[in-house]
Amino acid sequence: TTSGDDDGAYAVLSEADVVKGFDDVRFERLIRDAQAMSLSPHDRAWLDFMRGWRATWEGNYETGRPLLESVADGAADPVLRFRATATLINLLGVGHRYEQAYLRLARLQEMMPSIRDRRARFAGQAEASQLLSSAGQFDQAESYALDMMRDPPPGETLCKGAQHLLRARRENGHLDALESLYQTSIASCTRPDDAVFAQTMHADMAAFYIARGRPAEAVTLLTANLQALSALKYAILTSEFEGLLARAYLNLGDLAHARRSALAALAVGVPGEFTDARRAAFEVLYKVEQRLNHSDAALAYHEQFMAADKAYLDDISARSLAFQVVDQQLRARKTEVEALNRQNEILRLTGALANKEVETGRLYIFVLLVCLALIVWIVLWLRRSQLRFMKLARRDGLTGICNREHFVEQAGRVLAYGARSDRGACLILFDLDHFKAVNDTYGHAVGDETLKRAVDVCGRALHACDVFGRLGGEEFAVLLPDCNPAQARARAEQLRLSIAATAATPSIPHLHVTASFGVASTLQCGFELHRLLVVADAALYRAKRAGRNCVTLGDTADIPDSPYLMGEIRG
Ligand SMILES: Nc1nc2c(ncn2[C@@H]2O[C@H](COP(=O)(O)OP(=O)(O)OP(=O)(O)O)[C@@H](O)[C@H]2O)c(=O)[nH]1
Repeated sequence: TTSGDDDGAYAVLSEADVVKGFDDVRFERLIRDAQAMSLSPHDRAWLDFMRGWRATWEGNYETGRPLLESVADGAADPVLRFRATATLINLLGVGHRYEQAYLRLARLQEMMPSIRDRRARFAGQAEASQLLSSAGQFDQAESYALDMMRDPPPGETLCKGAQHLLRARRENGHLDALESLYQTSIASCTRPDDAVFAQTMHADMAAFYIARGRPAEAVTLLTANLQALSALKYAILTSEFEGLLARAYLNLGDLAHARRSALAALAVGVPGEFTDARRAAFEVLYKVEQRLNHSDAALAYHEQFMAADKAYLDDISARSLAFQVVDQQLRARKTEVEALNRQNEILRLTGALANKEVETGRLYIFVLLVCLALIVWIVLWLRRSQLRFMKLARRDGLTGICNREHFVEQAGRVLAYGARSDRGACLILFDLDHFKAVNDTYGHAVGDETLKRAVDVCGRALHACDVFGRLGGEEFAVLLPDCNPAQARARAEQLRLSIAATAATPSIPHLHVTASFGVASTLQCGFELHRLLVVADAALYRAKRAGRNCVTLGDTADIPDSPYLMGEIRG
């Protein structure tokens, strides 16, 4: 399809849409032209809608229905779907398919608020009003008619809305007076396709006159318009006119005209249609024959009147019943949908709740893990602190070597091992010489430096397995495992020389301190630390006495005489 074809098809279809309803010949030709063109899906639906509309106008139910249904249910354009639905409602009403008509009406009402095309909405309101009138739903029918009158699209007048309003009011028995509104409205029916609406209003006005005992006015109105109506070739309305004329003439006592109009009503009416006109025609005919005393003919028409009357009334109750049925169905469906929605909402909430629970569960686990991690961290921190304190508790604060208690513990362990493995050990005890003089001469800080430096120097000369401790003040002890007295003496000599050779503190290079040493061996004293200390202490005492800065070996005979450390060790 070229765009030229598209433009051509659009022009043809638009024109057909405009002339439909008043220029039959042109409409037919345009439709034929369009059918010969290759059309886009939208234009194909548009053409089908107009063919369906044409079939509806002709009362051709079988042709119109599939065309309109395919557009109403399948067209992509919502306005076309809406227009096809409106026309389909009309056609279903013509075909007495009331239930389906009301189902379509419900769809139409759903679509109505979203339809912006004012012409389409106007046509939809008209169909809704008409169908609701036929179902006995006069209030709703009136309300749609008033909508049409309130907001007619450009080019439209009060004409069509007023016609629907008038019909709803007449059928509802609410027509108390012929307001000037209707005259104004009929006068406004100037569009080519308005003629049929003006004529319908004439029929309603005539019916009003007859009901009010003013048959002459009815005859005048109807006869004045009958010719114009016949030109419209609208069979149902022509039949209605003739039926009303027949009634009016009968009421006027003009039996000949009454009969002629009644027969005309039957002749133009659609055979088999359950119209009021048909019923009126048979009624008039039997009454005319009755008045003329043609009892056989009267009886025959009476029977036909009864049948037509029953068919007409049955049709009215069928319409009303169908409306109730559909109304109930729609209510039930709505309730069902609401129930499903509620169920879905419950499911959604249940799901959301489950998710929340999972989230809460995860949060609990997270919090527990954090608590666990915190506990582990606290335990480790406590353990490390404990170890640090234990270490501090074992060390001498100034020099960093074993304090007295730890030395006693460590030395005791080494001696116990030596006793088990029968390996001798020795204990060296030493004490800085004239240390008080250092303190007194250079101050306590230099004294401390001197102590640290002496420990440092000794530490470098000791082995990893030796136990080195500060027993207090300026007194130190070294336990040498796996060692005999000669070796111990040599090691003590080494320590003594190292201390004497090193400056006490870098800040006073000429200050040298010496130390005196006492040595005890397990060979003399056994493996008891207490005895070793006493013997080494006595030897140290002798070293001091011997002039200091020397090493003296211990002797068990020394034990009672030693004043050093005795009290403390015993204690
Ligand atoms: N700076 C310092 N001095 C200390 C420390 N512990 C003990 N002293 C001092 O060490 C001195 C020990 O003096 P004394 O016991 O009289 O013996 P000495 O002067 O070394 O003389 P002899 O041992 O006989 O050679 C005292 O003046 C104590 O105050 C310490 O940690 N730092």
